[in-house]
Amino acid sequence: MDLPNIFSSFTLMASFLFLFLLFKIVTRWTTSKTSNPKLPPGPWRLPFIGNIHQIISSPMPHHSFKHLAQKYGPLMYLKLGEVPYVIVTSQEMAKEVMQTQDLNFCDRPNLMLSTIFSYNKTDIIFPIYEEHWRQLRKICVIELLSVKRVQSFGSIREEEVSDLVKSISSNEGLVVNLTHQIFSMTYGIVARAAFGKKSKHQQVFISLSNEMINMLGGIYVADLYPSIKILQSMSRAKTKFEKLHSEIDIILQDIINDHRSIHKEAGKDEDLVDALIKIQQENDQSQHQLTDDNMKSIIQDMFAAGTETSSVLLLWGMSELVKNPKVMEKVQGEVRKVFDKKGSVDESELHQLVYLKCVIKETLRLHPIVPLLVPRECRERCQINGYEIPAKTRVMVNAWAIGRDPKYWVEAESFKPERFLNNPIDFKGTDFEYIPFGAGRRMCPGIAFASPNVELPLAKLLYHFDWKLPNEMKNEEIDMTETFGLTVGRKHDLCLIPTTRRL
Ligand code: HEM
Repeated sequence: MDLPNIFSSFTLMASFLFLFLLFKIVTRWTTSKTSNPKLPPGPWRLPFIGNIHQIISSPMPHHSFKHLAQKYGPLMYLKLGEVPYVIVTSQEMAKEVMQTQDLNFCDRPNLMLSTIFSYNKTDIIFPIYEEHWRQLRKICVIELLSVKRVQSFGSIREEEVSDLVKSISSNEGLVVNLTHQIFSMTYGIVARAAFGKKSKHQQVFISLSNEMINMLGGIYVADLYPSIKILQSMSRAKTKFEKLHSEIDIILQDIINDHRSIHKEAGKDEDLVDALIKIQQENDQSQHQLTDDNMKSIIQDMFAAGTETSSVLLLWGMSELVKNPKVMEKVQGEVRKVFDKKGSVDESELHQLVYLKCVIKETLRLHPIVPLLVPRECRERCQINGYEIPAKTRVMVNAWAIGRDPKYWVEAESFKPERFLNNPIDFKGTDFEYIPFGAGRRMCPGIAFASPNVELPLAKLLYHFDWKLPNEMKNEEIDMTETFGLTVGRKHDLCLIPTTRRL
């Protein structure tokens, strides 16, 4: 096509788009004048963009939402593009959405990239609440993430964490990039738990998976204007994501085929792919047969939900400990006291590390890795606190703001693990002022899997080494800037200098 042609088709397309948008604005304006439900309070909206301009005033949406909620209250109505949102910012409202009316709020919205990622919403994280999802979630909870299964991966964790310690020891006195080291360890654990022996595709799989996870954390214009279908077809992110997805699909299918061709003794060294193949064979006549696409989507979920979360939590934990040397000293004292007799840290005595568990809980309070939880969608029109919530409204629960609310927490902004000592409050989804794993039917099923992946490496890092910041920096100068994505982690890599204290 020559230049004048391109120009005239572009002008035609732009005029068409303009007229279409004008039509949309006018029809929306008139319908909103006629129907007048009592929506929750919220800031004034601009035509077409709604409240987008107020949200992008900070790079962290959970900060913008907290700021707005201080003015408009714990149940706040926003419009991002053409999509209605309700933002929940109190224990009481969170309980209403995730317990009292959980069934009405347990769908997930239809988003451009998550639909591709989840094999058209047939995984566990992204589908709406229906029978197929219930069956997959049951498999996930009972067969893949049970305490027994997690225990069976004990030797994998021991090996991967010992490799981490060895690698750090060999850099004694030098600056170590803990971000790289910890991410690589967690990926190693999840990859071996999923695929068993090191797969020939492991490194490629990890790098593709990482890229997809980063893209999943983005906000895309097409998701804010779902009625303008052309935005999806024009999206470069979609094209790129489809390519990544098809590459990862080939690798996963190859891994499944490989596993099918090897006959292992029942139960021996069973990894997650073996477990899924077994379930598929046992249920091949059932109405809810597990397809290969289902298996691939479940494995992808384990990577998306299980790697970055644990790594980011460990990194925030180490950052807070460096920033708070008294807490560091106390927790190191506990770990060394428990394991000095043995001379090394293993999983058998982790239950004795009461203070270390409080350190992890406090880290999750200040840094709930998924601060707005995973978005939900309201199935049917309903009422909360006398306000009307229209069907299809997307709901975000600001777990980060609730966890820092001085109404529920003394010295809410300070890192004080002691607050969890002899305190029954827990992250099991019943204390709504503390919900880093969510609550209700869509609550995270991965707590048992995540716990040893965080406790063991943290205990080992604290047992073997003392830590300081490079360049003579003072502890309180540690950079704690966040970056927003699928999870909220440190913006800059955590670089520390280790000194070996126990070999
Ligand atoms: C520190 C670690 C982790 C944190 C903070 C975390 C947090 C969360 C949160 C906040 C949700 C959304 C809950 C809601 O919507 O109410 C979630 C969902 C989920 N998590 Fe985790 N998670 C962690 C580790 C894991 C691990 C290790 C796995 C599996 C290997 C996992 C698997 C899942 C799955 C499958 C879902 C979707 C559940 C559903 O929609 O039904 N998570 N997680």
